[in-house]
Amino acid sequence: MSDASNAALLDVRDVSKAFGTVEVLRAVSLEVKRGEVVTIIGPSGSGKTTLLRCVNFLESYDSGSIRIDGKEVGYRDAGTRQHRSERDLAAMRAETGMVFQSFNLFPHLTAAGNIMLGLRKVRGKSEAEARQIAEHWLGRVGLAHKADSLPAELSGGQQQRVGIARAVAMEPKILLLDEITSALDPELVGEVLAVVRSLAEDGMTMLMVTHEMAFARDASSRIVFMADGGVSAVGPPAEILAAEASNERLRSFLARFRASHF
Ligand SMILES: Nc1ncnc2c1ncn2[C@@H]1O[C@H](COP(=O)(O)OP(=O)(O)OP(=O)(O)O)[C@@H](O)[C@H]1O
Repeated sequence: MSDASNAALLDVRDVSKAFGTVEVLRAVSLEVKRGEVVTIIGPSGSGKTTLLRCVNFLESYDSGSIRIDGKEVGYRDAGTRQHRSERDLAAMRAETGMVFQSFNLFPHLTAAGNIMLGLRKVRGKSEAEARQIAEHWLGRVGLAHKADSLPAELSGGQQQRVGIARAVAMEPKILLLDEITSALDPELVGEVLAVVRSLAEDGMTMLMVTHEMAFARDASSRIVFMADGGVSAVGPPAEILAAEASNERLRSFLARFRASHF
């Protein structure tokens, strides 16, 4: 484990994964350093969501390694090769905060209640402490006045901002964002991206899958282009755009967005 500021916080090495006979990830490698925002783009079915789910260990992977801050993600402890306990798995998952396309808020809990749940159950905070943290993060995403609203009383953009607040309130080492604006009406996308941008400016480390190409270009430290389960190109946004000339798959992928976004 290293605290060096340039060490990779997330280190994905040669990760492969198949569903039955279908190889979905083929020796994928990527790094996210502390404070970096890395964006994954790529055609539908290229394995982007599966990769994020492996990092958060919602999916197991068949081979390769995924390390967060030097610690292997997975069923077995890398040191002892023993299966991890459920408690250990929960603690490991709490290192990553994941926000989903479909919000996934508990409908019977208020905005504050949704945020407090993990703080109470996983982080062991008292009711009062959890409430204070929830209110802090709701304020940070511009929803201080909605703490006691149920998800059904919130717009999609507001629900997603609660989802982000819930994830960051757990103080994850890295935030994983999986197409978090894809289910929103276009007029609500901006408010959610503004929250992501301000977290990035505060130094939050993020790995994000998005189809918002202009946002990827403006907010990312690096872009990873995935195709057919592998990393086809990786680099700063300007380099990725330049790589188009020599990468046919990237060219055809970007061509579909160019008219409306680039
Ligand atoms: N649980 C599963 N069982 C079987 N196949 C799956 C499962 N989850 C994903 N797949 C398959 O894995 C491939 C990659 O899916 P994945 O969702 O990771 O792609 P993606 O790049 O995120 O696509 P999209 O942009 O459409 O969300 C697809 O062919 C998909 O059908």
